[in-house]
Amino acid sequence: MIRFDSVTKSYPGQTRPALDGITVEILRGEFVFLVGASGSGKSSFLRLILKEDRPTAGRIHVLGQDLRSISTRKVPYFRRNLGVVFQDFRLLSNKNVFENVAFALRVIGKSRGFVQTAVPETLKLVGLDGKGKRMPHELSGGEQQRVAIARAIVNKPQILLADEPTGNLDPVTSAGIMTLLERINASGTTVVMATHEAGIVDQMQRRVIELSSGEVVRDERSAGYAVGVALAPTTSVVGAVPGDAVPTDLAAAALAAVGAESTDATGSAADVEVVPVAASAASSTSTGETAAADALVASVRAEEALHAIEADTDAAATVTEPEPEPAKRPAPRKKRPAKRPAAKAEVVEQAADEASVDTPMDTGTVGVAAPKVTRKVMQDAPPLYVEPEERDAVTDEAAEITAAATMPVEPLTTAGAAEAGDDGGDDDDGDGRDRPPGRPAAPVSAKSAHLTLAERLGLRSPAGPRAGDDDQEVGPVK
Ligand SMILES: Nc1ncnc2c1ncn2[C@@H]1O[C@H](COP(=O)(O)OP(=O)(O)OP(=O)(O)O)[C@@H](O)[C@H]1O
Repeated sequence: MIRFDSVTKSYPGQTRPALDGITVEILRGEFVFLVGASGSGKSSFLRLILKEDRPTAGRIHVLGQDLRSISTRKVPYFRRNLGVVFQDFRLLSNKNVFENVAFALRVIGKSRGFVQTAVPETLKLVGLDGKGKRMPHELSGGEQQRVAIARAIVNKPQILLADEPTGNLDPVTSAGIMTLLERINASGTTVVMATHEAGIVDQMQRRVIELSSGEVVRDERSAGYAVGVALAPTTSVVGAVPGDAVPTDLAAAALAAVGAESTDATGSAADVEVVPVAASAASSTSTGETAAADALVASVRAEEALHAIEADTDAAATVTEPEPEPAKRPAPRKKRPAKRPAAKAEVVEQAADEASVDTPMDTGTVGVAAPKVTRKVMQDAPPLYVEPEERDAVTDEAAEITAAATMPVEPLTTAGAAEAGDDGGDDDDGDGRDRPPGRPAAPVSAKSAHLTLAERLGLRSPAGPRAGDDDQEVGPVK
């Protein structure tokens, strides 16, 4: 699905390449975490997949296509198979939730009828049913990110790229976003997520590709953020049994926080030794040991407090915990109380604060933070995702569109737009109005200093900002 063959990316004026001879393959349906210290090359990796940038050397194949063979003109069509989510959401501040999601469809010329059906469906999927009329500033950070995710998946992309999607969110909200991403992955979308969040990676136990100075220094299945953080029994957060093994992973993450286990910067995936957590705790002679122990004690104490609150809450609410769900097609989760006690979120945040150890980052290892999101937080996050009907018209139509998009495509001419089921024209200026039949598409310039949102999302060829455009990207709105 995604293949890098000896890929090097050098930026002008930089002495070291951002990516240095990377060879890696990501298969259909995988959920992959891209981890590594700041500047290790994660965003460069994602940008290359999007064909936002060209490799200096090597070859990249995405969805069976050699990216070199895709002309600039055809890049927007290629990108329709890819959804992108950014740390700073990039919503359109002057459009409501519905219009922000609809935007992704209008830019590619979808009919009004399709938009009217697909957008509410997708908002329901991400747990924003009924919030279509809200403006971005009327939403919480987590809700804004869910709008961004809805926008990324509304056209049913085969690949979802997420660059630090939880970077601006609190632990509980982050857990909800991760549950959503996991469900999207369970429905068949390949997910590649760059992150610094050790807690999330440790809980999810998915494939981890670790970059260091532009090289892949670790590529492990069912792994944690740092070497040695392995939780053998769990492969799915969704199906996890509540309460199991929490202290162990907190211990591992706390030890990792002070570098008790480190990655050999020169090691390859083959020679990385995964040390059992207990052994690493016993054998650690790092000067950070005391700090690690403190962090561990703080984490476990917080966890005990959480259990106490959990017991109270459950007794009061008499909520039945969900049975472990099958990995492939999880059953809808049982309803939980709409509001958890405020004290709980506070304890989680306090735990994160107490567990965080102010330790200088070892440049040879991944910079690990104490767990922001624990397994408990993930489990307790309110369900955001409503399982779609087995079949429905929107899903079927979107599947056809995705299939069609993987075939060689020609740029939309008037005839092409009509063929694509458009209602008369191509909305190539992102204003929600179709381009009148016969009017040519916007000219494509080779380079543009600034990309509009449609261009960043890969929905339109780069042509530079245009006067009157209302799709300039924005950050979180608060
Ligand atoms: N457009 C650019 N021009 C010059 N250098 C760049 C450019 N983009 C990235 N770099 C450099 O390439 C290296 C890798 O950057 P990249 O953004 O891919 O890292 P990252 O792992 O995503 O970092 P972070 O976690 O901080 O986002 C860094 O040294 C960075 O300074």
